[in-house]
Formats: sequence, C-alpha cells, structure tokens
Amino acid sequence: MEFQLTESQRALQETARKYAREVIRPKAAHYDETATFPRDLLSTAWELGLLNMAIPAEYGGVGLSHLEQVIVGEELSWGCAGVATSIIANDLANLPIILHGTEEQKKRLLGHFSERLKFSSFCLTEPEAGSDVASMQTTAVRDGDHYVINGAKCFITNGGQAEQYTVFATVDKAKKHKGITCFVVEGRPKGLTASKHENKMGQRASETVSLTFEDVRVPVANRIGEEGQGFAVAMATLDNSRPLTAMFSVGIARAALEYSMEYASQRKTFGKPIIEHQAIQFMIADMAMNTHAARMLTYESAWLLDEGKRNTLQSSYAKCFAADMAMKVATDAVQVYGGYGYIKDYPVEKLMRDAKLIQVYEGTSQVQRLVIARELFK
Ligand SMILES: CCCCCCCC(=O)SCCNC(=O)CCNC(=O)[C@H](O)C(C)(C)COP(=O)(O)OP(=O)(O)OC[C@H]1O[C@@H](n2cnc3c(N)ncnc32)[C@H](O)[C@@H]1OP(=O)(O)O
Repeated sequence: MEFQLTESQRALQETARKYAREVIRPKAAHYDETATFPRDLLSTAWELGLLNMAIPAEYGGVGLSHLEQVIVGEELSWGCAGVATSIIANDLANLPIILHGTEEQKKRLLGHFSERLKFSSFCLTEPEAGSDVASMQTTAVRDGDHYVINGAKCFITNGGQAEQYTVFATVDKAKKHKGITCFVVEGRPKGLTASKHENKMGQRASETVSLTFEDVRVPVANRIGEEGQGFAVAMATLDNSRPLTAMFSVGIARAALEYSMEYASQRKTFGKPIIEHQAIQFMIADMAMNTHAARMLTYESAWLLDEGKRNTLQSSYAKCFAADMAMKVATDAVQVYGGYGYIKDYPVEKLMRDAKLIQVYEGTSQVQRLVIARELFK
C-alpha cells in the first residue's frame, strides 16, 4: 500500500493547481456574482487537457485514471466548485458511452470532443422523479429505425450549451426501472428546448437548465445498451462519477481551511491573534482532520475503479462523508471569520453556498446512506 503520489501524479496535480490558482481563482467571484457561463475558463481547461479527462486516449480524450481524475478534481474545486462542475459535466455525460457503448459508438460519439471545445449533458433527473430514478416519466417510443422521445428533464448542467445529450427515458413505464433505456441525442434537434439558467444559491458559474423533449427523434444506433438496461447504466455511471463529486467537497474544504488559517493568524481579539485561542485551534484542527479523511476515502473509491473492482459502497461512503464534511467545514470557516464571514467581500460565504449543492446533486446525502445500508445488508 502506497500513501504518496507518483511523480507523474504530482506533475498533473501541479498543472491543475496552477490553472486553479492563476485562471479560475481570479475570476471565481465574477462568475459567482454574474452567474454567467465561464466559457473562457473552460476553453483554457480544454487546451490544458483538463476537460474530457475520462474519455480514453484511443477515442481522442485525455484518458486519465480515476485516481488522476480525482487529484485534478480537488484542485479545480479549490479554484471554484461551480467552474469544476461545468468542467466535469462532459465526463458525467460521456461515462455511459465509455462504460456501455459499442466500439462504433465510442468512436463516433466520443471522438469529436477532441476536435474543439464542445459540451455534453447528462439528462437523468426529472421534476417528479428526482431521487426516485425508476419513476421517470420521459418516454421513448420505437418508430422504425428511430425512437421518439417526449418528456422533461431538470437540473441539467451545461444543458443550454451542449451539442450532445445523454438521455434516459422509459420504453415501458409499467416495467419501472426495467423499462429505462439510455440514448445519445446529437446536436440540438428540433423539439429539444432549454429553459433559462436557474438562479442558484451556489455553484453559480455552472449553468443549470431544464430541458423539454417534444417528439425528438434519435436513431436506434444511438441507443446505449439494450432496452431496459438504462437504469443499470445510470447506476454504474454514478458509481464512477461520485468519487469526483466527493473530491469537489475536499477542494472546497481545503480552500475553507486555508482561508481560515490565514484569517485566524491575522485577526486579533483579547490582545492576541485568534489562532492562539484554543476554541479556534480546535475548530481548525477538526477542519483539517476531516478534510484529510474525506480525501483518503475518495482516493480509495477511485483506486477501486482503477483496479477494475466494484466501488458502489466506497463511492457512497466518500460522496456522503465528503459532502457533509465540506458543509460543516465551510460553515465553520464562516464562524472563524465572524461577521465578516457573512459578507460577500470575503471568500468564505461562497464556499458555504457551493458546498451545500454537493449534499444534493449526484445523489443526496440521504440517497448515499440508502445505498450504503443496502450494500451492507446485501
Ligand atoms: C460531476 C458533476 C455533477 C453534475 C451535476 C450533477 C448531476 C446529477 O445530480 S445526476 C443525478 C443524480 N441522481 C441520483 O444520484 C439518483 C439517486 N437515486 C439512485 O441512485 C437510485 O434511484 C436508488 C439508489 C435510490 C435506488 O433506487 P431503487 O429504485 O430502489 O432501485 P434498486 O432496487 O436499488 O435497484 C434496481 C436494480 O438496479 C440494480 N442496481 C442498483 N444499484 C446498482 C449499481 N450501483 N450498479 C449496477 N446495478 C445496480 C439493482 O441490483 C437492481 O437490479 P435488479 O433489476 O436485478 O433487481
């Protein structure tokens, strides 16, 4: 067992850290304030090979291991979790193709992402179904060598920018999860419309929209897996993507810890820097300890995937622990800053707003506990 990064992993970490420090951080407050799409930042990420990390090199992607992806994920989120979510959305959308596509589909549907900066969206969540994926209402009806998709999806990252959509729909509602099927919709066909960008509490740099599908035709050749396999495709995708969202939490927590240490060293009360008060020392010790514990859980959940092992349990351990931890650490950072922590001119209230979303997306903290309990009692 090794507890240190290799030389190439450290080099990759340094590239991502430099990008986060010099490119993301200077503009993070602007994109948070304006809630506009950070295309310039994403363009630089694409040029540096920090976008499309999960697409294997043989299909034109960056081809990083899962461990390498989470190492990068921590740095991106340290820069700004909203920008990190925008960057990673392509990988989430492309994972079903990477994991379950045929050779022909992988070449055709992944290869073009290396030609220029392009976005792809993962369309699973629906207004009524939410966490209960098996209850989705979007339908896909076979019509010759096409399917016709009708329905609505919500909370879709980069949905207004995307040129490709990975969409889950049911071919038979009565079959519940056994009717769900995965499709790739190319381009922006007639009948596919995106709403305005949602006005979110945090991660405001990531674009979130609702999508409506009205008689959207998709060729049978773009069905990923068989009819009825879509639920398993979605669950396997989330097993693969949750380590990254866990690591986003670590990035937020590390930023909150660093800001708190810096502020606590400068701010004085009762004649000494507040870091010399044990009350503050204990808070900062807890912040550091829990950030590190989440990082270790996340490394393990990613390493299992690199070993070709199922990581459902460890992926939910990491996502759940890290998300709840980041919320607590960011809230404590606001406490360390006192009144200034509540003011937007200081950096920590953004971290608290950004952390909250990680307890909600990619499976809420409650869904993670459900998965953990089911895995334990299997
Ligand atoms: C990184 C950037 C982030 C971008 C923005 C974020 C985007 C998002 O948030 S994506 C959407 C997030 N949504 C979620 O995470 C959905 C949460 N819900 C779930 O995960 C599931 O619905 C969950 C766990 C509640 C289970 O639901 P439930 O309907 O009870 O299904 P369940 O009975 O457990 O399983 C059904 C079948 O699937 C199988 N299955 C379950 N889990 C898995 C798995 N991990 N792998 C393979 N198969 C699985 C089961 O074995 C079962 O198989 P069978 O058909 O043989 O019985």
